[in-house]
Amino acid sequence: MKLHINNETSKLKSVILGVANSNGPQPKLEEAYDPKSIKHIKEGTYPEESDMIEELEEVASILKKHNVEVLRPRIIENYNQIFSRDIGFVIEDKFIRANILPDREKEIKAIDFVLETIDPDKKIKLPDNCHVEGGDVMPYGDFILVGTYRGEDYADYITARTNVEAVEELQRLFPHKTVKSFNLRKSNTDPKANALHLDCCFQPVGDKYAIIHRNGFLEEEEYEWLVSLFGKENVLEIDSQEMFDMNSNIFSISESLVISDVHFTRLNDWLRSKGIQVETVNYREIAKQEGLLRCSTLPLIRE
Ligand SMILES: NC(=O)NCCC[C@H](N)C(=O)O
Repeated sequence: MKLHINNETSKLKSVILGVANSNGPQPKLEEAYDPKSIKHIKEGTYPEESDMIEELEEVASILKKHNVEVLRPRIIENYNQIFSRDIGFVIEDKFIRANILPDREKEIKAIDFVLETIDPDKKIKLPDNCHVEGGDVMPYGDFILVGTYRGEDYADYITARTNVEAVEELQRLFPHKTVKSFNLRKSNTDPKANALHLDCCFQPVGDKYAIIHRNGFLEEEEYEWLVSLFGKENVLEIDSQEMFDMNSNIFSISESLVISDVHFTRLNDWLRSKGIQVETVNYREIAKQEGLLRCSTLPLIRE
């Protein structure tokens, strides 16, 4: 397979979509690794496997309807494999294997049948001290935008998934691109104040637009830099409730077509007003694990 990804919105040809079959029992509180899952475990509203399977199948059928090749991970018994985005990512023609949270490290084995078809020279494994997850990485033309956490207390945050070492290594691997990193707000306990990954508080859409949540960024100037990259008039600012609902985590099939949650009415109206077609799905149950549509997809080829 010849990989090709340079941005978030060019016409999608091939994608890995997560699976919820044999997702395992509800985690114990101490096993959960994001504050939104913790909230739902405590409140007795953790999602049911059958509902999540249904939600993912809706996405699969929309992708297929738009002629996208949809690959699914092999099922590992009793293991959460919904959020394919984080296990690796493609930049240009290279597959970079993520050094993911140890609780999630088995997920990569389930896409070995895809990785085997990629030229070995194009597969990169970062050094072990580089932590990175695909939700934090966004190729954007000459830029690679990367969410990180630079605090000295990095190790205290199970929600901090991409470190400065990984940012530096990405710059070494792609010297012709500018790697721009963003220090993100982290909370292990409050999902409304936790930008788990960059795609939980920001995403480019269409040919010149972006969705953004200001408070997800710890540095005002980095937030301002992003806004000026797109132009203030092209940016939809979402509030903390909308970030919690994961409005920035929709998924682009092309510059003129996205998949979004049916409940995101303000966002969907804004997208349509910009000439972007919106295919809607119900993703409320998967959203309870602090991930949405971008998180459950791993694009391999865009035009
Ligand atoms: N790209 C993403 O934001 N992925 C969501 C991952 C959610 C999962 N509960 C996690 O904490 O790893």
